[in-house]
This record gives sequence, C-alpha cells and structure tokens, in this order.
Amino acid sequence: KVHHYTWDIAYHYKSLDCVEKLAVTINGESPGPTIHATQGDTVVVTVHNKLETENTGIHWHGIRQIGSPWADGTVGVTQCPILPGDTFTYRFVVDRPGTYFYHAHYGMQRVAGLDGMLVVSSSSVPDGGVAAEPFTYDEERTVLLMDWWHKSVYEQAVGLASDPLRFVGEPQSLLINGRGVFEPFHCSRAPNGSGDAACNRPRPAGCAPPTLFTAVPRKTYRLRVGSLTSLSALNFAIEGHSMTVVEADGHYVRPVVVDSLYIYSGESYSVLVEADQDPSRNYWAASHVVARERNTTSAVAILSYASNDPRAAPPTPRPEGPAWDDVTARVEQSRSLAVAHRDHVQPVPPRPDRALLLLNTQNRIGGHTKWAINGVSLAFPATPYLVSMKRGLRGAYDDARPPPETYDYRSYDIGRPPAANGTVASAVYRLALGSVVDVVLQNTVALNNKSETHPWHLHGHDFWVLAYGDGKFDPETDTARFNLRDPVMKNTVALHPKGWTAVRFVADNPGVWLFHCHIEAHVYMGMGVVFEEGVDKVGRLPKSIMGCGRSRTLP
Ligand SMILES: O=C1O[C@H]([C@@H](O)CO)C(O)=C1O
Repeated sequence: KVHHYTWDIAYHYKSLDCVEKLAVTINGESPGPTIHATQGDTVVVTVHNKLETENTGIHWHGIRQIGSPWADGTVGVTQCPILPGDTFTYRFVVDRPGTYFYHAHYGMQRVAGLDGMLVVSSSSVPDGGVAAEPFTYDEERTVLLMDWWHKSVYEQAVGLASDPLRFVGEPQSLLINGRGVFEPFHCSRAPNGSGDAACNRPRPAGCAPPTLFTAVPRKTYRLRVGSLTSLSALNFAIEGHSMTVVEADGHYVRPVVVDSLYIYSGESYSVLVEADQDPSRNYWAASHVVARERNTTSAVAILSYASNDPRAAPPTPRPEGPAWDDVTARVEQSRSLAVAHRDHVQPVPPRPDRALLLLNTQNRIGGHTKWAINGVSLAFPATPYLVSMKRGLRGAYDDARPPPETYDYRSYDIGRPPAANGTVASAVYRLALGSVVDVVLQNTVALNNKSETHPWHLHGHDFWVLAYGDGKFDPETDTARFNLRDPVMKNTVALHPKGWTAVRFVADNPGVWLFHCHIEAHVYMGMGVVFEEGVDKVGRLPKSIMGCGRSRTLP
C-alpha cells in the first residue's frame, strides 16, 4: 500500500505553551500528523517549502532507507536543502514495524517544532489479522515529548556561533503532544494546589488545555512514547500506574516493569499501561527534565478514566519526578533492556572488523565553542556527501585525511576539559560494505567541568548496544564485558556522564550516514561523524537531491 501526503511547511503563530511564538508547522500544525503505515508499505511525502526565507529538509528517524539513501532527509549529507518555494518528494518503504519519527534535519530547525511520529504496524497476515507481536493490548496512543523555547531558531543558532558562546539555555516549557504550559500560566486546578495565583489569571488565547488520554478501566494501553526534545533528557511517568517497556526504537525488548521511563532525544519506547487504578478519579501523566539542572516546569497531561469528567484535575498535587541528578537510576534503566526472545533474528556478529573509539569533547576552536570527536568538529560541506562521493567530486569535502580512529586513551584525563584545540572538518569514515563495526563513545567533562548526557543517533542502521560503562573505556579489558548474548538493538543510545557506551553494527546499507548527538545545539556545534559504505552500489541518484554546491553543475 502506498500512503501519499502533501505537506506545506510554513511558519505560523502558535501558543503551544500558552505563549505565542512562531513555529514551523506542517499544514498549520505542530507537531505534524502521525503517519500510520503497515510494514512493507511505501510512504510518499510531497513537501512544499513555504518558509519564505528558510531552507528545510525532513528526516525519517529510525527508517533505514534501504535502497533509498537519498530519502534520508539529512541536509548536507544525503541531499541539498529544499529551498523556499521549492517542492521535494520523499519516497521510502517502511520495512519494519515500530515507533518512529520524522523531523527537520536542516540547521537547528527541529527546535521550531517541525516534527511528528511515524507508526508502523506489524504486517497483515492472510487471515485478516496482523503478524503476532510478543505482547497484547487493547488500544494504543502516541505520546510525543518535546522541549520548547521562546527564542527563535535563528537567535539560538547565532548565539551558539557567537564568541563568547551564548548557549540556548534551558527550555521555557516541556510539551506533551504539542501542549504545555509556561510556568506563569500554570494552574494545577488541584484542590491541594489551590491558592495558585495562575488560576485567577486569564489564560491567553490559543492556550490549549493539557493533553487528555482517556482509559477504560481494566483495559491495557500501548503508549508509543517518543522524545524529540532539542536538549532535555526526560523522565515520563503516569501517576499510580506502572509501565511495562516492550519496544525500544522499533525492536521488541524483554518486558521490563518500571515506575517511570527515562527517555533521551531520538529514542522511542512502547510501554504497556493497564488501567487498573481507582477509576473514580483522574491521574497526572508528566514529563520532567533530568540530567541537566531542572529549570523548566514539568509538563502534565491527564489520564482520565471513562465516566469521569475528562477535565477534572487529579486530586493530587502535580508530580515532581525523580531527582534530576540521579545518574545511577538512569544508567540502571539503560542497562536493564535486553532483546525479546522472538526478535532474536539477527545474531550479534562475534567480533568486529573495525573498532572506533570516539572521544567526545567540548573545545575552543577558532574563537568558537564547539564539540569535537577525536579532535574533529563536524561541519557539513556545501555539496551533500552522497552526491560528491557517488559522483567522485574530489575536494568537495575533506577527503585528504580520514578522521582519527581512536584517541590517546592511556594518558587522556576525561575529568578535565581538553588541552588541545581540535579542528573543524568534513572528513568521513569509509567503511567496507558488509563489515562489522564497533563504536565506543567516550564521554568527558565539558569546558564548564560538567559531564552531560548525549543521545547518539545513527542514520541508516540499527546497532546492538553492547555495554554502558563508567569512567574511561579500556580496550584491553572492557571489550570482555560486551554483552553478545542478548543486547537490544536501537538507533539512538545514551552516552551517560563520565561514562562510555559501546555499540556494534553491520555496515550493510549502501549510502552515506550521519551518526550524531541528537541534541540540536550539539550537532550544530559539530558533534557528529559521517560513515560511508558501498556508495558505488547506490543506484542512480535523483536529480531532486542536487542543486547546491558543486552538485549545481552536474548533468
Ligand atoms: O554545549 C553546551 O554548552 C554549554 C556549556 O557546556 C558551555 O561550557 C552547555 O550546557 C552545553 O550543553
């Protein structure tokens, strides 16, 4: 089946958190519509860029784009930007069931609200049902988590490029399915929370009530929870209800029961929630900032049991969430995920053909604050890599010297900011097609002596998550700790503070693929690397991805 969508991308005034602000919208909405498709279907999205003065490009996050690497939507890597007034058509197959996303992948544009969810159901089977999943539920809902700023994307980007750095700062609000309330307008309307001055203040026009999830007592709901925050790591919880994690980034996981879900930008989870609590009242659902000092009011939604007034606030105070700096709880949850038995279709290759050890540092380079990987801060070339590599355009990116495979792990002190400056480059790791690649991401402290959490996202592949370690990775001893028995596969993984994360993947998808920190500010500051594999095997590139840099003059 082919699903056709036609999207106008345009700025509109929106009051997502009760403060009016320009948002980049899809057909007037932010977030955009949830795309629903079935495994094996084709999705065709025709994008009209009506932003007037801004380019765009849309990435289909978690879709591997097998055979269609030009449809990945990564501006500078797989295509030229879609210019104002232009139309671009994305066409790709959704080959696996799971919970995915789409979002802008041009500059920091995702910050402005161009995003949404992409849900792929299990394929149909002849008897009219669907292929069995390793769990059952009655109904499903999507939950898209975001953070939200009042400053424009443009102002944020210029601040990051300024000397001294003007960081984007903590978000003004968090959003659940595009709705939040900026603190001055936050009225809990809970009996215990009365005396709240905000409750007497008139709410601005366009300020929507919190998202409502309705539930029928005793039914089981599959919540497809995804985070497309630009900065924040989150904790998501539903008051009084435990959640059973069953899917992560499109892969079934061995069920894990949690009170709350830690979720990093670019990750998706399915959790099963049973409506098994006192049905005579409503409950809070909430997302809270973790991993950075919490200076943003948590977002709330309402879980309403059928027959209650759906707008009746829960009788309890708004939930506070876990301590923002409880790293142990977060690392434990990361480590608790294992692949579900029946998903064990692709065994983990026992050893890699190549291993990269990537040091993540914040550096001062040429008067700017940047992020660098093994000393190299990534800058996208004017000509998309896919075009310059496939068409053999020499010098269109930094092709003279490959980026470093490792760093001086014996003497490097991850507890101190880097002593060396690093460089800005557009170099690429060229991987042998079909080879097994290990990547160990090593965290450090930034220039402010804090070590942050970085969610790393790989385009075009999933990887096995082999280990999360504390401190400095030692290739001689820590490789023995890799989980080759039941690692979960994902496309986005957390690199925890002062720790390391090891992943393995098979470079079997011809194309050029970005691997990067999913924090918008960080990738903008250079926190990413580019992988190429089998570009000679890529089919004829569509002309529509060209038109910029040296691809302007190509036949
Ligand atoms: O990239 C970042 O810059 C600031 C700070 O590290 C500056 O030193 C911050 O909090 C980030 O996440």
